[in-house]
Amino acid sequence: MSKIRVYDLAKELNIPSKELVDMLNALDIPAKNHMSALTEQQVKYFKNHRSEQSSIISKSPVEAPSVKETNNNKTVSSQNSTIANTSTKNSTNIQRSNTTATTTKPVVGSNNNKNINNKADTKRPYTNKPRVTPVKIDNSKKEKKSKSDYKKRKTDETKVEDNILLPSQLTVGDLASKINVSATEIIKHLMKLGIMATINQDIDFDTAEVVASELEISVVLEDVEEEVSSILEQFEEEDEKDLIPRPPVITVMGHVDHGKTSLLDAIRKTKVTAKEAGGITQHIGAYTVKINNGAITFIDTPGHEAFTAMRHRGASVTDIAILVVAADDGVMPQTVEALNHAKAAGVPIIVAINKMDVANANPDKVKQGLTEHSLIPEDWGGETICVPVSAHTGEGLDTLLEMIILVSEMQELKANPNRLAKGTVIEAQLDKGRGAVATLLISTGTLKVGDIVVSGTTYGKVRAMNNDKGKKLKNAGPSAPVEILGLSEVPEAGDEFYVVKDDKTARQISEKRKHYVKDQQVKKTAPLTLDDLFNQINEGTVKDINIIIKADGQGSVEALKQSLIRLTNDEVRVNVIHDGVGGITESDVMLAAASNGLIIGFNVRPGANSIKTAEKEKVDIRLYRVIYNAIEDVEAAMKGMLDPEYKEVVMGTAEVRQTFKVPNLGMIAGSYVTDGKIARSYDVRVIRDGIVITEGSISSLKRFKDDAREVAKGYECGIGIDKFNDLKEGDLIEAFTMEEIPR
Ligand SMILES: Nc1nc2c(ncn2[C@@H]2O[C@H](COP(=O)(O)OP(=O)(O)OP(=O)(O)O)[C@@H](O)[C@H]2O)c(=O)[nH]1
Repeated sequence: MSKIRVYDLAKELNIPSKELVDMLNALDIPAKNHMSALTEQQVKYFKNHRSEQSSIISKSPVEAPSVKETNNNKTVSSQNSTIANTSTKNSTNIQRSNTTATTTKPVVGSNNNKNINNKADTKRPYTNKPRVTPVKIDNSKKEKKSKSDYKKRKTDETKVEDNILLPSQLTVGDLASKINVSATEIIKHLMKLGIMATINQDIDFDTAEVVASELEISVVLEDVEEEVSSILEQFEEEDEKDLIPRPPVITVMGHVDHGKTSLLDAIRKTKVTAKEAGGITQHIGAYTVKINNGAITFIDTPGHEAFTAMRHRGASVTDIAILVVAADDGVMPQTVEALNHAKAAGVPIIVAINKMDVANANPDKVKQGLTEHSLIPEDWGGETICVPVSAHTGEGLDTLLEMIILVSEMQELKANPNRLAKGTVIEAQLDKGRGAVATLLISTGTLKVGDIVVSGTTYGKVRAMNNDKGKKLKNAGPSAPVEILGLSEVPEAGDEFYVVKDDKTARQISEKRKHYVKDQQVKKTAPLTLDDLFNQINEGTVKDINIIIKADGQGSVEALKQSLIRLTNDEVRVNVIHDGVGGITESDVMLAAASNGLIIGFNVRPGANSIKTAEKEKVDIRLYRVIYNAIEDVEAAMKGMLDPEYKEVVMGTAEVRQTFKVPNLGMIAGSYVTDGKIARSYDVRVIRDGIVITEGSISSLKRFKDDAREVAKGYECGIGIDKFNDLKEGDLIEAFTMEEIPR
């Protein structure tokens, strides 16, 4: 995990380092001076704390709302998943959503009902309940406060049977059934509080608590994550003197066929199999290579997709990314994609210029390409280490490994081996004979056979442990990849794992988590959407707008990029974290999801899989045909002026299988409807390789020789497009209508 220096953070936050050191210490985050290194968790904790404080101060200087309110607000914003389109827009904003309505359901009791919470704060007799932790402006007390609060909660845990557990958000109907009171009764009480709610409306825990207390029913917020984080908090409290250097964890990325797998294999072969006597190399998802002055752990799944998927799950296991670029091919689209994924994660990059053995190897061309993407090679006066290598001849591999060690030393990667282990699940599967088999990467502590491990909803005692060479181990320290047996179920790759003191604790955490999984899934993401941008900026939850631009040509990419970056103002910075020519890919969507970003497409379309992933991950994809409209929308969204009036609904897609010219009708596409239906009245667009070729109306729709009003999925038809005769086999015809969004 990379460290962040105090002075870097201070620069980012525009405050003096000295002041930052004081603020960190007040939060019990150890920092001596501007050179002190902070972990990502510490920075995240500090930033969260700071944004909580600023939102509290901006909301009300007198009454501080509870921490949960902020979370609830996040939940509200996460409900908005849209794919918007302004392709045919003139002066109005047009929004497209495949099937889902784009309206946001208000959550009663969150910040738009502040008076209710205030009321609650002043008159309720239950303010000593463990959950309600008012945030004090006094930073120095916050940490202690939350810990003692946790202890209090622990004692209350024993009395949980007396209290009814409620999630952070639930419908009026659910509350009624949980506390065994009629919904009408609850609605009446809500009305007394000034809240007009229906039975299906969501209310937050604070509101539910007020209602319950009026009914003299005691409720407690079920929040296992808080308890889990307090267990994990102990991992953050590391004393510098206990830390020793740990091996770096490396991910290999790069363009297809540039030699990622070959390079990993070459390193493994020369450094592992040859030297480990009788070592049978196992594929366990990661392996460690020993070299003279240290060791290096490689993640064995090449490619940025795996890297970003892990990051999206909150796992940042990679310390350094190796960007493989073939010396004969140079920087290619996926090279750029990979380097942007690494940059977005803040991971240092070392470039391996591979295939140096081929006759037309041209490392300078690679360096030129890198420079164009702001990676300036060291020998060209920049900071990017470039190592010429050949996975085939082994040339340069030792230098590459040395450079990895060098960069990792600069990162001061350290961990405490003398504690219970914590880390990340790299991969896991069910083995018929052995049960759940998981590959874990230990980030800190030492994992021992017999330890009780928890990961997500899974737990178990480590029955056996192997290293990547299949050797049985009794214990394994920081950065070691190990395969373990003994978990009750298969954990999820990317999930955190940690060792707890006993089986009972593990079982409790697992059971609670299982209970809350549904709730957690709802709460999981709060991605950036243009519709909600203004609120998020105001809440202080968004300081950076991360945008991915995909367009039909490099000129448009550049024009959009420059104009969007220029929108940066005092409050928010617009970052283009990735751009490229071509359709919107799943990888783009995953990068947006992992970076809390949104995607702007100009004259391009997302493929079917990208749309599905975007819907699942709630990534906002905005599609435009006029550059100005894209800029105008982002600008309007930043000011809270974005007000979509129409949404586009895709009705169906047909694939062009054959084309023929028909006298008087022009070009007709013999097509097959693959999705939805195509109706004569719909508008259509033609998509070729993810790029929109044209948009227009249907001039003729026929089933065999007869005119058809509409043609459903699974049928063939002939489609003619008004004033367009350039249809080609393989084109997609997407039919859509515009629907007005009721205000
Ligand atoms: N001459 C030469 N060929 C290489 C070298 N490294 C890889 N290759 C060849 O390049 C091709 C692609 O190598 P891979 O290792 O599969 O590339 P990759 O980047 O992992 O490819 P994907 O997994 O498809 O993304 C193979 O035919 C390799 O044999 C090298 O150093 N020199």
